[in-house]
Amino acid sequence: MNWDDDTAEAPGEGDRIVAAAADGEDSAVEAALRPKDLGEFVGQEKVRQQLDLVLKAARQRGATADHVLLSGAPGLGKTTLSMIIAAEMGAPIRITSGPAIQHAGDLAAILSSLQEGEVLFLDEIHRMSRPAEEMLYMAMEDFRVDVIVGKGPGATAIPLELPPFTLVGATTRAGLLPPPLRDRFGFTGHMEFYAPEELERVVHRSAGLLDVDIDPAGAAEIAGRSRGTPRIANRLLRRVRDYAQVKADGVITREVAASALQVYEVDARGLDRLDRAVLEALLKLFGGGPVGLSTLAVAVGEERETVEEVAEPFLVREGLLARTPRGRVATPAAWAHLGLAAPASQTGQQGLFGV
Ligand SMILES: Nc1ncnc2c1ncn2[C@@H]1O[C@H](COP(=O)(O)OP(=O)(O)OP(=O)(O)O)[C@@H](O)[C@H]1O
Repeated sequence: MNWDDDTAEAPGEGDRIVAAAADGEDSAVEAALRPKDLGEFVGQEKVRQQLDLVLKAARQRGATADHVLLSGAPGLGKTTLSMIIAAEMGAPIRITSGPAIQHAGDLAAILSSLQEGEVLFLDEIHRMSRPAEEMLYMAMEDFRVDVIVGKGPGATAIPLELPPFTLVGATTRAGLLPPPLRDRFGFTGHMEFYAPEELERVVHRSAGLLDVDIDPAGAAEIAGRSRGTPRIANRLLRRVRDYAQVKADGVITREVAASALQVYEVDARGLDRLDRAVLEALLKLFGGGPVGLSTLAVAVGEERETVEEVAEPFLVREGLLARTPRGRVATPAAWAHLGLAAPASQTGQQGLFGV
């Protein structure tokens, strides 16, 4: 399991400063940092333009917007975008999640209390129970549900009309959804990881809202270490702000940001202590691999799952580690990142990368 298979937190993920999932502190601060309209929403040009058209067209027709499916890794702005959809449509929003809806009755209760035009945000939609999912098909298509009353042969279905509403579903991977559910969305937007320049804009914007003094080089330094994810950029900014306040004169420059993030063990590329431990073991103990996952996990003193689900996805995405049929292999970029010279035998393993 990794972020794109499921969103349940992996062991060891929760306390990391570079975790993409929200922690308690994030939840409290995020409300203040969320962009309120599409104009303020940084990056994701394609999704933003397409969504802008969908919403404008619905508004011109005086209709409720089509159902929207948003897919992408945690922390890229799916919840934020759902709130923007509601704001742009001038509609209220109700927020719930797949794991919270275990029975069809839970969903019926929510659907039957929606107002006309309301936006229903269903996070982690792929984790809803099967009966609830089937009820949702009919609700999305016909704005109707059948509420089953009673059990066994005496059970009867009572049809219930619903007001038109817009469902915004969020998932870490659209491919996890059954096709009948996927097909009922009028618009699907895939959220990409953010480019460093985009994250710089996110950092500048958040610094303004938090009343933090930051120069462009300081923002670039934080952005470069944020793993393509606005939630991480905002979290690193808060930690750097603390450091700037206590150790410097409160202004975030490149030097202040770099020193602060060194304290938190986040390196220039966004790797943390665990990521680096995995890479160092792979390079220094096993000559760059190939080495089996279990052996690598023992070498770094972590659970197999922690290495596989917490450290590896980002290392693979960054092109530092490859998963091959023979085991884990370091890429030439991994040697370069740790400032080590790749042994001659490594050059012969080039063909393994990307297998
Ligand atoms: N495009 C953006 N521009 C500015 N800030 C953003 C953007 N996207 C996300 N953020 C900020 O990042 C934080 C996380 O965003 P959000 O909660 O919407 O992510 P998410 O994809 O719903 O994550 P999860 O899947 O974990 O719920 C928020 O504080 C939000 O302000």
